[in-house]
Amino acid sequence: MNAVEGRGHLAATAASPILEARGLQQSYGDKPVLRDIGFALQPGRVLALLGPSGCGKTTLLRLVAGLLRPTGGALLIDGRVVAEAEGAFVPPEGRGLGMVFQDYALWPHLSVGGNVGFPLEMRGMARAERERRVTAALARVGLDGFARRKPGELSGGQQQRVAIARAIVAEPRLVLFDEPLSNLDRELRESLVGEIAQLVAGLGLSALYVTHDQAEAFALADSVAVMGGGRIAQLDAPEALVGRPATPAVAEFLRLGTLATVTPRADGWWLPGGEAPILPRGTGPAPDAPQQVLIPRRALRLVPLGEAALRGMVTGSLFAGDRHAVTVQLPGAPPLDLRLDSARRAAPGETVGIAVATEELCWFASPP
Ligand SMILES: Nc1ncnc2c1ncn2[C@@H]1O[C@H](COP(=O)(O)OP(=O)(O)OP(=O)(O)O)[C@@H](O)[C@H]1O
Repeated sequence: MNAVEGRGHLAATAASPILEARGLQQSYGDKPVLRDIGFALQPGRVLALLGPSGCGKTTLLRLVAGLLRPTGGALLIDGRVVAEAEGAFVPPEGRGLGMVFQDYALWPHLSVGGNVGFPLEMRGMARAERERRVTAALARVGLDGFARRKPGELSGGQQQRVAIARAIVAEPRLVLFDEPLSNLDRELRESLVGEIAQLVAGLGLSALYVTHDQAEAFALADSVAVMGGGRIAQLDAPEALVGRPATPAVAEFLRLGTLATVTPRADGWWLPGGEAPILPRGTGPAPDAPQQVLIPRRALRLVPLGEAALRGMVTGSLFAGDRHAVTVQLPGAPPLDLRLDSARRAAPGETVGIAVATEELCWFASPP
């Protein structure tokens, strides 16, 4: 099992996990969607589930929420088994969770205050205490004075803030976020992601955050589970995912650079049909068989031809605000596109030299 460890924290303490999945499986009919999912989320940490559409992230979140019963394995919240294939099953309202959905899921006929106070009303909390908590929760999300408005009078970003206030009003120990920002435009997403991070840290919440947006996951989460094919391909801190992707599939999904299959020869590693070694001798593992290697963008830089380890032709140069994202094609069969960042614009068709920081390369043990 992977232990979820926090960025900037010491390794997980002896505290029992707030959420734990043990060998969790889910099939729809005879179609397996989640296979052998295991993780443990420590209190006060944020775990993001990141993966392409259809990889099973929402299904996993629904299992945690209690909207589905697993077909195998077990789920524990705060040390208590809340779901197994046969046996325990605690319904959603018994799990003490807050939830934030992509579509806000606000009741249009209720006021903002009525929406936020709803979970407290369900618990039979007295009106005065309810109002005090609703006011505090709205203040937390920057919506003081909005209690009497109707959701339809608010912008998308404000509606999502209302949904967040509703998720935290009952002071849950674990909050589930299901792609909460995907209906908002980029600028708003960027500001809300920072606000959610502050809120979660300020309240000491634990959170499970589903997204297909890498930047969101990296900005918010202590640990990120990259999912693929119904499994967790890698669970790590964002920096570790970028620095040491576990598989070529993870590197590819995170768009960390160029994956190449290289073959060892006496003078170095060669691309199929290459004109010269792509990497010098002595780089990488003992050269006895073809290997897959990730050449991250950060490992490459444009240099004068005389100093270059590689040379190729510029096929694209896009200005990205603070840098040019340059694509250079190396000759080979098939040719290989290298992507790198450059301070200067490169002209398509230009022959350029590239230096490689070989210590930044990631070699994969698995055969290509
Ligand atoms: N109720 C269902 N019945 C049958 N198959 C389902 C059901 N719900 C989801 N699936 C299938 O399970 C797989 C995983 O779906 P899930 O929604 O969990 O993926 P996801 O990673 O959240 O994708 P997205 O980002 O598009 O929401 C998909 O192939 C989907 O078609």
